[in-house]
Amino acid sequence: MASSHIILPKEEEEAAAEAGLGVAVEADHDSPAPCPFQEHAPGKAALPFSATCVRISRDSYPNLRALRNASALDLHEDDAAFVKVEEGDYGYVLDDVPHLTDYLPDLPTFPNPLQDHPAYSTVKQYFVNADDTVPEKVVVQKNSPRGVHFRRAGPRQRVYFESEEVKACIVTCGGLCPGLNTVIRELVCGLSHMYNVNDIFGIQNGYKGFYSSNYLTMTAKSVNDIHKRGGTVLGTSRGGHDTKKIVDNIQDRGINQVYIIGGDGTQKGAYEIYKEIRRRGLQVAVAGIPKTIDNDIAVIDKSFGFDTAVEEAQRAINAAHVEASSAENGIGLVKLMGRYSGFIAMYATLASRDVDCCLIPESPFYLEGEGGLFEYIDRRLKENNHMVIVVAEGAGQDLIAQSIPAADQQDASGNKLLLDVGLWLTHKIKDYCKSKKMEMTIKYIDPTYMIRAIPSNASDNVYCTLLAHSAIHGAMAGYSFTVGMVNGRHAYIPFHRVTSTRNKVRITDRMWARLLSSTNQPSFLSKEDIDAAREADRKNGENAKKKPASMLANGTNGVETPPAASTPLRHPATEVPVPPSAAADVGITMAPDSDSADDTRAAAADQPEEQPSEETEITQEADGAAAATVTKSSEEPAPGANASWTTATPPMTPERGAAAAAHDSEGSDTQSAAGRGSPLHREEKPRHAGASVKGDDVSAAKSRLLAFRSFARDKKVIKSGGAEAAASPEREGAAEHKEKGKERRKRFWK
Ligand SMILES: Nc1ncnc2c1ncn2[C@@H]1O[C@H](COP(=O)(O)OP(=O)(O)O)[C@@H](O)[C@H]1O
Ligand SMILES: O=P(O)(O)OC[C@H]1O[C@](O)(COP(=O)(O)O)[C@@H](O)[C@@H]1O
Repeated sequence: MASSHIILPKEEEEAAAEAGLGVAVEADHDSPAPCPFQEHAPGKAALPFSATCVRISRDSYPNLRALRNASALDLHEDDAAFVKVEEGDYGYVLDDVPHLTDYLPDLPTFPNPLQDHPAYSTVKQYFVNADDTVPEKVVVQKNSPRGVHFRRAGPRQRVYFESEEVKACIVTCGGLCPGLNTVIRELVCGLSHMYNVNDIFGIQNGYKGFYSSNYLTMTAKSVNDIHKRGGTVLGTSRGGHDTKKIVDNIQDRGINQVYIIGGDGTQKGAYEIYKEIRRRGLQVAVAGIPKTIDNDIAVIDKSFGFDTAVEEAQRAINAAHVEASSAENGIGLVKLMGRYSGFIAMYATLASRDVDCCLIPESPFYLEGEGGLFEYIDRRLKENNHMVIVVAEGAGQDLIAQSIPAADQQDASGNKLLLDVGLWLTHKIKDYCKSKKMEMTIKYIDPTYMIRAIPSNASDNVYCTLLAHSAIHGAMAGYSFTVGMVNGRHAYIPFHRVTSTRNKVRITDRMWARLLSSTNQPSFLSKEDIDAAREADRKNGENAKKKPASMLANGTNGVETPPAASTPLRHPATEVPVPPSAAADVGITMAPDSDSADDTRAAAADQPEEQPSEETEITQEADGAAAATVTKSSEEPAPGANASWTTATPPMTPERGAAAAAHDSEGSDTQSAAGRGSPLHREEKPRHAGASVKGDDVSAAKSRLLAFRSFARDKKVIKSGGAEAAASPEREGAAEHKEKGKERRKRFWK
């Protein structure tokens, strides 16, 4: 069975083991450290596999924020009974990964075939480690004078399925994405080569294929070459999720492992299937492999296919640049995917450096008046004679709706159908230039389906392989989960955590500031907007302290909150490229999602300890959490807990790669933004006919920016929650833990 890797400091692991909880179980052979096995706390369901939780650190907090938000979700009673969540005083979350033994306690186990695998048996210390095997039986000796005592018993290296008995099926749902075929291939080959599974079926055309099509027999041979092709050999579709019919078919056909590849809608569907399976008491593992070309699935570091998409987008941007620069007053306009989030547009822009303006759904923009897009186009054409604009398809939908009334339409899965912002913008720019009697040429390029229909590139291929293999190990171990990379580690994540929120580009983070700095485009935010937000935030922070922590996650905070993309900007905007320092000033956390650990550590070193920045406080919370667990577990170390804990080293994701590149020129980035004619102050003038009363504008901007401030609010509420909790009998030691947390933090950052 897969080894797991400890992300927590040793003491936290022990405490997590004591609590019988863990948010995510790592599952890959890259992980060098063995994991202590899980203790069966009295009265708690058995957790036969080592589980660990993800450590909160600066580089991890966006994902952890999503976890935290998800943790306060209202789960139905029957779900809640199975969800074992523990939230620490400092914001950490421990959550069980659902396991077959949660509802089938006495399942037999079988020897893990990997033990005898010629490849894996030679790398015992990494992959088939005696200490991190699946069904390690642990006996609790209650009478131990030093508290809970761990003792191993029973055989090692066992799984919950016998290879000959496994009947696995694979389905792909939702939109296409580079890498789908690679995941399918590696699931089939991994099951067959690693676990000797022979019965593998392909479900055709998405969820509806469970009950409306024949199941395809798949073998390692039949999928041998499919990773070289785009799309999915199984076919896909939107809609068609009928839980009862799907589970009826799973049951009737004796399927006991279900691999579901798809986006957040698909993972919601997977969770429904899992719950129905659990309700019926079936011995079926459900493994979700998250797919989204938009890279907006919460919790995970990045989705497969995203690298490929960004790379392919470069070709369209290059073409736009060639066209634009070969004409007099040439404009190249490229529309990229991104229904709700502009990650592809942002990364493609940052990677290209030929782009003069990037428009994404998270950053509302306007056309006319000072600081508007037309003014910027004017200026750029005068300066450079050509320009390239990248627009994410979800951007400016509110503006289009003003001129093209369209009924709210949805696709078969209930996703909002978008109006073509690229076409609309092309016409608007043409009309504007005509009205100014300005000669220009505009070329509109829409590479949407070309980008997602290609096969995955080399790095995505490897990533797909690891995801597929992690999914197989987890399913063989009896877990049901969504698999994904969290803070650079392969992890099993409870379904509900990845579906409850959606990642968004945070336009108050450093990465977006870098983009503004590199394109020098207007930010479409005025200084007044920021001042108003600062003031509103101050008040809001005070109010938030009074609110119970349970109000935290009701869709109004964290990554889920869109920065009021639906509210058109009407306030005359001064060009303010939101430099990191400004963001810090108004309490907005800067780019912890995009900075390398060194970057953030350096930032921490600059922070006086008494007045920590947002980032610093996050770490305090994290380390406080560590301290809280230290005190619980320091008396009795768990066997195997001598495994050294490792600071999660984030992989070179596109985000981090770009962050690292930008890091080299950190100072000059922001300086150049100001230095290149981006005045922080400008006299306000009404910009367009629609400009209305200043008060209205300010309050609109306020509410818009309030959304951006969610993390600060989140943190404050957590803090206040923490204060309340400290008064409660269960959490009496919170203050003490905090002190110890501080000490730990000092030690850690040393
Ligand atoms: N809330 C939901 N519950 C169950 N199934 C869902 C849910 N949302 C979407 N689905 C199903 O998941 C599949 C893919 O969803 P869709 O939103 O189109 O793509 P994606 O998974 O890429 O987000 C569809 O078959 C759809 O019916
Ligand atoms: O035209 P389709 O097939 O509905 O897909 C288009 C949509 O799917 C997306 O590619 C996103 O889908 P995923 O995030 O699920 O991959 C959007 O960017 C786009 O709006």
